[in-house]
Amino acid sequence: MFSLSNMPSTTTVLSTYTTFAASAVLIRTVINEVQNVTNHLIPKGLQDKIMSKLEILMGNLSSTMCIIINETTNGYSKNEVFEAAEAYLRTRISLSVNHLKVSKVPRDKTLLVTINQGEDIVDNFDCTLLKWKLTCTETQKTNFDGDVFSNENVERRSFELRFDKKFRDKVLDSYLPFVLKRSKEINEASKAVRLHALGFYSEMDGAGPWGSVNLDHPSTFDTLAMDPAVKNELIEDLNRFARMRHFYRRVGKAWKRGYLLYGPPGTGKSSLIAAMANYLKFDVYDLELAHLNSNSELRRLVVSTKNKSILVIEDIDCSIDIENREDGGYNPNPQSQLTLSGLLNFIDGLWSSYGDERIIIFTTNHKDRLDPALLRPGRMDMHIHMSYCTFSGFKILASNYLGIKSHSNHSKFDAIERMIAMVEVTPAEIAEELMKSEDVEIALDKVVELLRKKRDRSVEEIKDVAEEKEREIKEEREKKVIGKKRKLRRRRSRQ
Ligand SMILES: Nc1ncnc2c1ncn2[C@@H]1O[C@H](COP(=O)(O)OP(=O)(O)OP(=O)(O)O)[C@@H](O)[C@H]1O
Ligand SMILES: [Mg+2]
Repeated sequence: MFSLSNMPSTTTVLSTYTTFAASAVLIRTVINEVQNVTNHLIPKGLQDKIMSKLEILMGNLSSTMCIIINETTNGYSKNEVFEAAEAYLRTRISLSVNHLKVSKVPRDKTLLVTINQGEDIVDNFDCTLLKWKLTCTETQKTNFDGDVFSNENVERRSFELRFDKKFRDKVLDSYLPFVLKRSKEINEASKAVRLHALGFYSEMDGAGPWGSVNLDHPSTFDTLAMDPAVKNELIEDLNRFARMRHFYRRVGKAWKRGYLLYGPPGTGKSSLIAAMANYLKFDVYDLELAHLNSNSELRRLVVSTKNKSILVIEDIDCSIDIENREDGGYNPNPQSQLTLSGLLNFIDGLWSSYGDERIIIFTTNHKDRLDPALLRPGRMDMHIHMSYCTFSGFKILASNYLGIKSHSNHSKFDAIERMIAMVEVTPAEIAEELMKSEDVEIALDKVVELLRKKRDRSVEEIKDVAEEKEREIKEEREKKVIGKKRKLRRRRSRQ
């Protein structure tokens, strides 16, 4: 039968595998035959009972064991064993596989080759034969959006792993841990940072609400124009975070980090998120709260994100009208609303207990509009101000766009340094001017022109404000003079 001692010859392996496969096929055929006969004679409920008993009996007689590895553990959370098997089996596809699936999404660089449903892959681990099969079933899922129930057809994928029963411990204790380890190595080697969002999907995504593409964003800490002290502090914070797995475990703290990025539009908040993702090689999950209806939907989305990832909620001040939703009159089902307390519970409760190596980032253009509860100490670990462009920020942009080394001193730099300190200009505005020409002189002239316009406008504004003030003082003085004259006239008339 299926006994492999030490190192068998290839013929032994093949014939053993044939016996093993044949016995599995035979059992299945017998069960199908019995099912055909009983179909006409016995009611469905009783039929199912007989079938399940028969399957157990036949299974007990069979020497084959089958492990089912579903794609998700509870319908939402991804099953890491399934994902590991998927990555590992991509490297085990042999010429005997007849149907493959090949795909490529627009921003991906490589083709993704996967096996098709129903295909087998045979693996050999330490002289144990293992047969993998990918199966798909369609089931109906019931959704409740707070008002109505609706049904949706969802595809559930699973791997069936078959092997001789006597190797059960070996498979569970050695083979599957080996598959998990190998898949990690495979993923690390080919790791591209991915951007996950709701609504676009590739073959790599499988089940779950998130779709993804390669992030492919060029932003790095080197190309980012921001206060050098803040930049260094942030890099140090990320390094400490990446180093501290054991520390977090020891002190019983969740291995999480939260950042609030705030500042005017075009100062590099989104670019900073891309730089952090590229630096840590963490995937980014872009969560638009405006698309969510309820706290439970938020929870469902969060549990289906992976470890080593950054969850981003942009424009937190305007993406959700949290206060209005909370106060908003009669609410027949509070669970069906996305509320501030739901969001805070998610940060403090679910978020801090679920998963590992996670970062959450909120961005806003208006920190002053945020609910104080979100800003409370301890909720976000670092508040990072992305401000208007400084001269040192300009030099980084000049180096990025024109290749002017940051230590060199171009003749136009003095004028730029003087004016940039007087105006409010964003790195995005400077970048736009620098992109207008590849010629260094022309591009720098554009920047000077922009800064001059802004400076003149702010001088005009200062002048306007001064004139307004002067007018107010003059009016005040005139009122006082008129008042005094009236008093004088009244006194004279009394005399
Ligand atoms: N600090 C910066 N360093 C380098 N480039 C920057 C910086 N800020 C802005 N840019 C350039 O301007 C573009 C827009 O910036 P970005 O989208 O990062 O700004 P933002 O702060 O996220 O704006 P918003 O508040 O509108 O979302 C970037 O793609 C980049 O080219
Ligand atoms: Mg942005």
